[in-house]
Amino acid sequence: MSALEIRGLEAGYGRTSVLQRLDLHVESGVTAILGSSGCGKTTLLRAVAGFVEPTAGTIEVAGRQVVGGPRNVPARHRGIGYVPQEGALFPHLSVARNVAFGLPRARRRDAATVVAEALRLVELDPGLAERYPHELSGGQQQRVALARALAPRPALVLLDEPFSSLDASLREETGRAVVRALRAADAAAVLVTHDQGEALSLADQVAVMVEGQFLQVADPASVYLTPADPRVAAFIGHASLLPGEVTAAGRGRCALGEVALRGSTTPGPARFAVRSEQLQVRADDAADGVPGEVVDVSFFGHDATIRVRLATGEQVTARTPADSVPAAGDKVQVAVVGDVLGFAG
Ligand SMILES: Nc1ncnc2c1ncn2[C@@H]1O[C@H](COP(=O)(O)OP(=O)(O)OP(=O)(O)O)[C@@H](O)[C@H]1O
Repeated sequence: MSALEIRGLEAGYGRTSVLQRLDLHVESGVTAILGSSGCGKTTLLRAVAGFVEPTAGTIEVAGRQVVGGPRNVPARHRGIGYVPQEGALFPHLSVARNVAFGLPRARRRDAATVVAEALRLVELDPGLAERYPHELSGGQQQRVALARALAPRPALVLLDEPFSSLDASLREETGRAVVRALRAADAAAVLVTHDQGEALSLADQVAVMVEGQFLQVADPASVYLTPADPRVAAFIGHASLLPGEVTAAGRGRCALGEVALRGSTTPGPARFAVRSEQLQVRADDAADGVPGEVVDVSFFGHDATIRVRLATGEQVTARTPADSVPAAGDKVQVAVVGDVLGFAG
């Protein structure tokens, strides 16, 4: 029995349609919904949770139809845990009372045991149970929010950008702890994020959403290595998309010169996706590649991304080690390392 089955789901607000006939199958584990701001990720979670009424389609949670039957099942009876953005703990309740909040009446008698078990699952010190949310760090608050969602033992947990307010290192650590807790609780999860690193590192399945539709639903390695659509490549791999032409099997030509190809090899017009780490930028005139001019540089410490305008006017983004970063306005040579992904059309 799958944890979540969505078929032909449509939903929106008034006359604005947001979700466009979505299908999604979540057998178990963590599925990340990855997409840019406004594409419909939160609307999808809200439709599954029961806070947005879909206009078409069906939703089954743990084998039970909750949308599309004679009557939609109300949110509180769907058996779903929900972790909203920034946790949304009740500020006037202690950690223990926050965690026990959603328990059905019958289980409230052993609330202390349930709270202790939920805190153990999310790897929080039981000593924190009597604290109030403002006495916790951001990462601890997120774990309490997950403990609250897990306490009624849902088959499915929905997490809406749960780590967005945390700083980078805490984000990674909290993300891993949350996934461990979900696995220990044997709960499937749908995690909404716009951060591809988070999606690729935490999820078993990644669903890439653009304008209310899934362009690809697959395991993280497939989404990264064999994107089904140029927009998936651009979004996931920070790839630059360039128009070009397939000249022969495995060979193509574009603003970066002659390139070796993977993917579409039918001669004719094509689009090429070149990942930022595939581009080498050198300030040396005699270096291999095509000429360009540096537009801007973002320095990240371990490396930097460099936007370069090529002689043809097209722009590409390269990632370069921190010790060889040119400056905006520098004339450079840009070369491609390895195969470029080709898409027909
Ligand atoms: N209550 C609402 N009424 C009308 N339109 C809405 C409402 N909520 C969201 N929208 C619109 O629906 C679209 C999808 O919004 P949604 O919040 O699902 O996107 P998202 O992918 O979760 O974005 P973000 O990453 O910024 O949270 C957007 O165009 C948004 O403006």
